[in-house]
Amino acid sequence: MPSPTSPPVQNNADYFDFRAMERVPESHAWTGPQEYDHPVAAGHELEHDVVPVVDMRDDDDGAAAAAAARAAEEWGAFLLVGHGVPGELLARVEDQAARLFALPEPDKARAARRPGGGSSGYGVPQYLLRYPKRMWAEGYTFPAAAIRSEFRRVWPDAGDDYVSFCAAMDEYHVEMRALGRKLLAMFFQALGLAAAAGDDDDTERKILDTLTATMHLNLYPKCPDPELAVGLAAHTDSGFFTFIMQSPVPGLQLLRRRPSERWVTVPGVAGALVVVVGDLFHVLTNGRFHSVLHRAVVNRERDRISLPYFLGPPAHMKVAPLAAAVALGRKAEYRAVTWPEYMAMRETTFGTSLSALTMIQVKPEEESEET
Ligand SMILES: C=C1C[C@]23C[C@H]1CC[C@H]2[C@@]12CCC[C@@](C)(C(=O)O1)[C@H]2[C@@H]3C(=O)O
Ligand SMILES: O=C(O)CCC(=O)C(=O)O
Ligand SMILES: [Fe+2]
Repeated sequence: MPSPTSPPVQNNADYFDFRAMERVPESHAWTGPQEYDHPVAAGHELEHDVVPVVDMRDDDDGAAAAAAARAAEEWGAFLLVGHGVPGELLARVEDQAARLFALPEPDKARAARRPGGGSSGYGVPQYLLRYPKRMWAEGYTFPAAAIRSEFRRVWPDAGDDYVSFCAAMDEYHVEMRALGRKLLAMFFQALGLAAAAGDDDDTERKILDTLTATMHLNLYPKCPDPELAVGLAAHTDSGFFTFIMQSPVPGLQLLRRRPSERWVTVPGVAGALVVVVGDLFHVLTNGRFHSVLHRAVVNRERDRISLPYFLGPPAHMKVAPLAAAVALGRKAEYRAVTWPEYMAMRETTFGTSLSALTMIQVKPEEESEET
């Protein structure tokens, strides 16, 4: 029996009607000093608050690859332009996401995440239920490889809305996966890890060839009290890297640690994609690229949509620092893990100030045993 003081039991299938709210209810009010409660950088007038922009067309002599690697080292994130994904497609995908979220509750409820049913479906990702408060967002997660079967749950009759939704998401997936492979090859090139041609037993080649995508749609409805609500609490992404398409309404913030801790808002640049480095890429590069804490804030005036496209290894693949990324005379800093193993470990750290990377860090005493 829940005690009278315990919060109402909420699970990821519970529907919350944001539109009906005239104020932020207790369940969504993040009162008191928050973790990572750092100031937000005032603007972009300071050079160190300008999010790096990488233009993929700067191709002579690996200039784009070098710029992407530098940004991944220094920021763990950057804006990507010149990526070749048509603006028309980005607009259509965003429009389709907005239509999905605008459907009546029973349609979305049919596709609700099922306890133990993996991470697909409509509703709050299970990891986020670890936080004491709910976030001001609706979400939908699905494997990029199963768009059509997933959305039959929303549109069992497979009518026109279903067809146009799936067409947009399928096209987006094709473009984004190709872009993901291209960026990964650039990262490897910049790290001096370019897979030798014809060498198909090579780890880097295997990673390129098995890159796996999970798609996620976020809607952050406009909020009557944006200071009290949180769109998405501070976290690192767990995979290799994520492309985020954000509507022109900004809301994504990156935690910068130097010269002082502060949140830097990623500007809404039309047609640009944000790249965020995840924990498993941090592992793969033995910490040379670093995963970055980021969060989403909400605003009073406008709904905001974002579409993160998560790229990582297939579920069975163990990820460990690449031999070539471990500098001479150094040790691998992290133990090998699969993506699901890592997500399960990390779940226990959500809502705490621990970084899950420390849970797979090789400690000095283990190093001596291993040799
Ligand atoms: C493929 C992914 C990536 C996941 C887990 C799984 C499905 C849902 C994704 C998110 C989406 C919301 C933030 C995050 C931190 C969360 O809790 O769920 C993401 C997480 C990750 O990047 O680890
Ligand atoms: O909404 C955003 O811009 C960020 C989304 C995000 O970080 C995520 O879903 O992992
Ligand atoms: Fe994220």
